Amino acid sequence: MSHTDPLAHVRDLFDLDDEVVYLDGNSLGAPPRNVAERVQDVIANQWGRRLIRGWSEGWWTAPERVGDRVGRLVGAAPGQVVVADSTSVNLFKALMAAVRGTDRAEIVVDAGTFPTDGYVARSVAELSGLALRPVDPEHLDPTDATAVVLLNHVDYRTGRLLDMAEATERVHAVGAKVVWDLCHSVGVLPIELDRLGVDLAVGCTYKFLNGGPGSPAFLYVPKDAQADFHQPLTGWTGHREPFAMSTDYTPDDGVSRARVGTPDIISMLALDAALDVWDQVDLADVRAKGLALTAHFRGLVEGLPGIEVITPADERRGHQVSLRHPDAKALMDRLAERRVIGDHRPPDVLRFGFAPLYNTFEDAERAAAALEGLL
Ligand SMILES: Cc1ncc(COP(=O)(O)O)c(C=O)c1O
Ligand SMILES: Nc1c(O)cccc1C(=O)C[C@H](N)C(=O)O
Repeated sequence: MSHTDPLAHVRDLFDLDDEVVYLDGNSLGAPPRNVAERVQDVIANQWGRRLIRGWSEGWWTAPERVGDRVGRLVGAAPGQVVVADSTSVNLFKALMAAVRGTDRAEIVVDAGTFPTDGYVARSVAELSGLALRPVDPEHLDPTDATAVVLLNHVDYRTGRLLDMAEATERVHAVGAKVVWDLCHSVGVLPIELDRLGVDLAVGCTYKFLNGGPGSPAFLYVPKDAQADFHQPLTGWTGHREPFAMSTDYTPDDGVSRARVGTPDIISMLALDAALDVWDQVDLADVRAKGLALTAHFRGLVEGLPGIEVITPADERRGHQVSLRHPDAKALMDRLAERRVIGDHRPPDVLRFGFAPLYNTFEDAERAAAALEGLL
């Protein structure tokens, strides 16, 4: 079957090895070609020639400026997203801010969440004296004892997509707050944080946004919640007047209060360059191609001996196909020897991530053929 691909030309913007079928862009995205040149410029010219002057020539405000670029991909108007720190650190800030001063008794967390979310939620529960209640996010049951619910938009293991509108409404109906982890959905589908009235959201930029290994994460704090956003890590870069060097901490009025310490400028500007690709594409096309790619791959591997597809078949899914097989680890290792790169997630999941900006229908066919050959 031939597929029309409105994004076919976008693959040329990436530096990829055509010998390799790369299906792990949901762990680490591939590098857009312009990133190497930009990083070289940042090192040689900005740092090399401008030295300390770089801070007043765009570096200091990069977390908010790049944040606005990420904001466009998650339905956030300018001034509400800051790029900083890691997702784990931003989760800590968001959850601590969400429970501050609450008279409610519990934090609800997705029981199968990516481990760091569960670990951080536990620390916040311990620090704040609240209970932690893990739940199946498909059967969300917040109560008037719930202070905050932490949810993953797309599940890292199965690829299941939650209905953000429905879950947000359910949490708000009991007067609780919701924090969304968008790691596996940002750059996958249109997201409408402002329109849905989401309380807080975090996400990473090294997966489908292609920011590079360890590129800084983001944190969304909507305008009307900023005055009440008291984060626990009161570092000087979140101060209203950082260069006044005051001994008292006064948070910035806006989203900058979510900052902590000095931003990693080289990673930040690598991400800034990587985001250029998104100026040329429509998220609706990205979503349509992601669904088509994953449906194509699913059709090719469903029914292979010993394979169970655990990613939902309907549109409640992100851009990965997860397969269960008792020898998942060995199979993934052998696929890698055949230059098909995916991920193994313990104990028995083979995960294939499809990045519509650069993956092709031929990638799906080559990976499925390699897997079939091994089985
Ligand atoms: C859902 C989710 N949250 C958080 C993280 C990671 O957080 P950090 O960037 O802090 O390592 C990942 C992946 O590593 C993830 O899949
Ligand atoms: N963040 C990662 C890392 O530092 C090393 C290896 C993998 C990762 C990942 O992002 C894993 C990813 N969140 C996952 O869903 O499995």
